[in-house]
Amino acid sequence: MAADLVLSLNAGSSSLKISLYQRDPTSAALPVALLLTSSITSISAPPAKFSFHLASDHHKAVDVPIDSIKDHNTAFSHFLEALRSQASINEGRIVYICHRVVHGGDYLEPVEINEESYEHIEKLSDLAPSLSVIKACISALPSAKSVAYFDTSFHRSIPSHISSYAINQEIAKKRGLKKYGFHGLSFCLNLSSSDRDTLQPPGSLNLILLHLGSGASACAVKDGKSLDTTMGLTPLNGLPGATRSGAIDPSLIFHYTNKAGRITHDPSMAAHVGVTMAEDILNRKAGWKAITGTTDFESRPGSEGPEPFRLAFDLFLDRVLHYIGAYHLKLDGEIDALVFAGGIGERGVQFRSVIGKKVECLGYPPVREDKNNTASEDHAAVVDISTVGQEIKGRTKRILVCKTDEQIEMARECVLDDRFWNAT
Ligand SMILES: Nc1ncnc2c1ncn2[C@@H]1O[C@H](COP(=O)(O)OP(=O)(O)O)[C@@H](O)[C@H]1O
Ligand SMILES: CC(=O)OP(=O)(O)O
Ligand SMILES: [Mg+2]
Repeated sequence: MAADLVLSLNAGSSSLKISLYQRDPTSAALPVALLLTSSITSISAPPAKFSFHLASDHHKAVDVPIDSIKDHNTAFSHFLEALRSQASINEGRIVYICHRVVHGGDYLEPVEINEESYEHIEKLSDLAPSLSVIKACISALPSAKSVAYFDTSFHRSIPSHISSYAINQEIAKKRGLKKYGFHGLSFCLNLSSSDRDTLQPPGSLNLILLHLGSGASACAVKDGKSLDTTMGLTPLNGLPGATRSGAIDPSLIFHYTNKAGRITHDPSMAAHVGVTMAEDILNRKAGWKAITGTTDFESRPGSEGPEPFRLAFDLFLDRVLHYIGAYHLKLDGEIDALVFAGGIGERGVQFRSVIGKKVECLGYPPVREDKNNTASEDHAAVVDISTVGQEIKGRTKRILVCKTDEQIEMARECVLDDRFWNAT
């Protein structure tokens, strides 16, 4: 029996996205062949929607609402049941399981999960849903090796004057208090997709990347490397999200509740979790959920809609524009593309249209509304939704929509990693 399958798991704020691949060492461009995908979305806005789709099936994947999926753990159990009943795959062939881990601290490379690395990751990931999925995976598929891929690794290139906070530097160094940045696997894929669409060599690409999902962040890429990003020490900073406040005046929390510093006793949190009530409020009880009552951006009628949906739409728009403006300046206006990705970035037609109109003053060509309307149905990994722009200093600005797929990014890295395959 060939041990040639790679399972990739991406536990996001509101979703669990899973893909199974067969290693194909003969193809350098795409050394993995997709066998199946499964996605569980709206975990934080029940009922969760489940889909399970074999790559050989040419029908569209169908989302089915499932009441019994309450969290990432039950989402994974549901996937395993479907894998066992709907796909005739010998689980013994799964040799590696790739896990997207949001916080990698100072890990710069993917790391095989063993007792020591798990303990380290656990300390860094108080608010991340991936830990429960890693545990469930190890117990359900004990013969496979688990590898952690970190969202933070992509941002190692951020210069220290940008990643440092203006606090006591001795304490900052001792406790690792700096900007780490997240969504790196998504940004990395957006970068390679954009490099195919623009005419720049990857090492000279300048981009503003917008990953707008339940968790949202932006990244300025200079010469193919992360220069700055909006999330910080934790994913809380920067843009607001489904349940996160994004950047606020840090003193706000002391006015919001006088219990902000207490360790929470929320039963939905694992006992070992050491988060303060302040972190819980700002990460899990803020954002769209707090403003509109739903984490679902899709159900929101947009800027013309009634309050409080209008407030949420306009507030998000304001914050996204804020960072586009800042990054435009940091990149000296020399930008190849503004890239939309993530659930809202890929499917929020009105949101893209409004941003498109605002950035025209920065030299972006107008959005082509016909392309904008159909971008999410397009099967291409990247869709250019702008009209042809003018070349300035060797760069032509574009507005792109990229289908983000952190699972394939991890699987690709996994099969190309000599450390893993030489040993098997
Ligand atoms: N058609 C749509 N228009 C706007 N937002 C959408 C649409 N479809 C999904 N979304 C939003 O995308 C978000 C989920 O994005 P996603 O990137 O999948 O999340 P996660 O952070 O869990 O990975 C949700 O807020 C959802 O409401
Ligand atoms: C870091 C983070 O918020 O991830 P996601 O957007 O997938 O929830
Ligand atoms: Mg995500």
